Amino acid sequence: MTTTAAPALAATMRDGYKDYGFGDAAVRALNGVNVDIARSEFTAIMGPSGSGKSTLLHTLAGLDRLTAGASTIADTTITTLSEAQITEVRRKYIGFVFQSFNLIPSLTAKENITLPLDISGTDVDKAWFDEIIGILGLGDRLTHLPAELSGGQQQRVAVARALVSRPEIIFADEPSGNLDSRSGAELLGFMQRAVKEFGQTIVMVTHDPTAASYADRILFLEDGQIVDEMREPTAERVLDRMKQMGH
Ligand SMILES: Nc1ncnc2c1ncn2[C@@H]1O[C@H](COP(=O)(O)OP(=O)(O)OP(=O)(O)O)[C@@H](O)[C@H]1O
Repeated sequence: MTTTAAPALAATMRDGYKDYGFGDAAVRALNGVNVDIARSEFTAIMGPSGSGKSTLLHTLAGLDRLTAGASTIADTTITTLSEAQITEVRRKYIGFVFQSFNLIPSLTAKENITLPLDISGTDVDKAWFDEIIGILGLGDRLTHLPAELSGGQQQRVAVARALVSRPEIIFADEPSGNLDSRSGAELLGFMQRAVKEFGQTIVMVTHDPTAASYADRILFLEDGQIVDEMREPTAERVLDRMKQMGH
């Protein structure tokens, strides 16, 4: 029997540049970014408003194209692929959690969670589904529509949907941004467990030093460049570092 070695790096970027607009209106949102995202790590991306955090997340995830440079997901260079091929890579390897939940209003919580698998015609791993639902405390909410759930519950459904297919990497943009502090802490605690206990890889953009302190590693962006990183962060150290950046 042959086994395929898992890639050591879930995602990479080499000399990434991203320009928006032309002429006088041109903005360089990424200015020569090199980054390696190790598997089974929780990485947070921080930096002042406009520093390029969302652009970095979107270009790493293949939602937006680099102007120059290259990026990979699970050893696949996505920069040279067609839109259709990038869509396929996203479907196969990536889970997304956005601030706005992006749940389908007419589907129940359970249907929302299994939607990506249903679309790709993949069977749901019942044991894994039950484990996620148990840990996220959604067992008695599965038949509810999103409108019948609290914000925190809706966001947990969005996280369950991202986890259910065991994607190579999950990209999260301010996942706790719309939640009260208790629901946010629960959600971040769960994301941390998914990394530590299940080996999930997560990359998260956040403004919040407390949210970032759940990560294993923080990348600090300033003016489209990675200017620093921190391991085993605490909220206090992150806050101090952000203050040095003028925020
Ligand atoms: N679609 C776009 N068209 C033009 N300029 C853009 C576009 N998207 C982002 N920018 C610009 O690129 C720069 C980086 O934006 P980006 O959204 O990545 O920053 P950010 O760090 O995520 O900001 P915030 O924390 O405020 O969300 C900013 O100057 C922004 O105005």
